[in-house]
Amino acid sequence: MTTFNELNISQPIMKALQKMGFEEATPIQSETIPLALQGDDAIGQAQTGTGKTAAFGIPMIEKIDPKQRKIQGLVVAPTRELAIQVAEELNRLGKMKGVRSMSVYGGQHMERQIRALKDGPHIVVATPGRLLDHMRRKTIRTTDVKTAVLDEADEMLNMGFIDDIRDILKNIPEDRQTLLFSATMPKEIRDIATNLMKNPKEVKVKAKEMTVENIDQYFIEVPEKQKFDTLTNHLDFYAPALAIVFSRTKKRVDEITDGLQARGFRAEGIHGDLTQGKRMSVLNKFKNSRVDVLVATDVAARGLDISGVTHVYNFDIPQDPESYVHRIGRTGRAGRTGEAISFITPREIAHLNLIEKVTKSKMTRMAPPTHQEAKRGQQQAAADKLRKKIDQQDLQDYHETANELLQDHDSISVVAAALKMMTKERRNAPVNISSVQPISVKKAQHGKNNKGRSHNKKFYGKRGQGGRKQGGRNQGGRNRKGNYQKHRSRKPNS
Ligand SMILES: Nc1ncnc2c1ncn2[C@@H]1O[C@H](COP(=O)(O)OP(=O)(O)OP(=O)(O)O)[C@@H](O)[C@H]1O
Ligand SMILES: [Mg+2]
Repeated sequence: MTTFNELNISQPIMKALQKMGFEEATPIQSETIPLALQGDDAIGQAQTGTGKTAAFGIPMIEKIDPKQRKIQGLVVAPTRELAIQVAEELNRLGKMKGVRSMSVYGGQHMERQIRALKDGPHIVVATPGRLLDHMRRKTIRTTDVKTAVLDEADEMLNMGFIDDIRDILKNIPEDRQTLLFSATMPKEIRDIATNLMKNPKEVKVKAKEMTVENIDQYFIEVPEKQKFDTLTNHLDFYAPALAIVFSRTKKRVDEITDGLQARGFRAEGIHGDLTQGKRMSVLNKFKNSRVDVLVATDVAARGLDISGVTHVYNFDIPQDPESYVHRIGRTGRAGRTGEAISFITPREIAHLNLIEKVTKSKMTRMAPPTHQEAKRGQQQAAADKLRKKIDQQDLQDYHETANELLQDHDSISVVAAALKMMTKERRNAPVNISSVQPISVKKAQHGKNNKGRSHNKKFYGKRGQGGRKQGGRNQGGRNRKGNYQKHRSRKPNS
């Protein structure tokens, strides 16, 4: 482990790091910071949640002259929420040096943004479309930009964004430094990236797997029609403190959210069709634990750093192995542990094999929790509440009545009745989720949603290999791992 001191970081940033509680540099930080401080272009690849933001943020801030009220650093990020989050982290890092960062993204009032830009931020963190808009209006000037960063670089350079990114980089002085970061970097995309940079140095934190080791990965084989019941049984049995459920389409996100609410879960959905205000409020509720389950499209898959996410569910398995890596990377961040559970329909087993192969990781087969287990999970939650109450030792006033009850009834009946009254028995509202086609390896290769993702072709070509035998794996994960305790202690009022 490297200390930040050894990386020749200036005092104001050292102070900020101390305030943020960063004691040692993560591997990507200790490898990239010296390189970036020398002025080299770099492609940084390291697993999710390992501090890539500070890896580019620290050298970027080091190079900024706070007295010059001009944009000297530019970060481009694929989603609005990520732009906001990165700007926040850069503001924390730059605070003691007086370096200010601002996020700029679509769905926000243009005029208000223009007014804020007139205040002279040193760093702008933006989504591509809105950034280009400002560049054309000349409300963002890039002539003084010394460092340009593409966060989630492979996503930014896929077909959807590449032209925008080219246009943006064309307008930044040639002598800039360009830094690219992501947890994934398929070769084809890396080749495109290299063309946009000057002799980039590659910094790849060596890891056995593309995914983070401290995320336990499971899959449940389940027919499409049973996915929703499986999800609610799982949520009841394991009682995750904070869970994200990823689904493939906006419509399904809405349906799953409505279904979960109908069954009594505190769930909210997030996807690209919601207004920016709604997206922000949903995310904030989730961050403040006023919502336990966030149902999302891939809009929430990349970069978002929400502390305390214990479980990630792939209600629908993603098409790209890279998406899988980013989705599950919403848990197990900064050295914490997490669990990822992917629902696989029987016809998607080959696709599961492909994901495992590309990410070099293994998912353990898990049996779907039964209705019985779900019920037991609900009772356990009530029992945890009782235990907590007992621990508080303020029950003196109840002793007399309790004694009377125990004279008339045996203790098991009394406790069972109390538990029954406290148990949140699920309202088993029927829920219908409109179905989607399973992802087959063939479909992923030729399907229209695969636009610009041809970098996976070589893997799709190996169809039919490594087919999994049913039941050929350990039955993993049947262990509640004390999650209830965490669950309850996070929400004293629930
Ligand atoms: N040196 C450090 N010590 C302690 N915590 C750190 C350190 N560096 C970063 N963190 C924290 O770790 C968390 C993850 O960091 P960050 O979001 O930058 O990860 P990332 O590598 O960009 O992940 P992703 O691939 O998902 O975007 C953040 O909460 C961040 O504040
Ligand atoms: Mg990141």
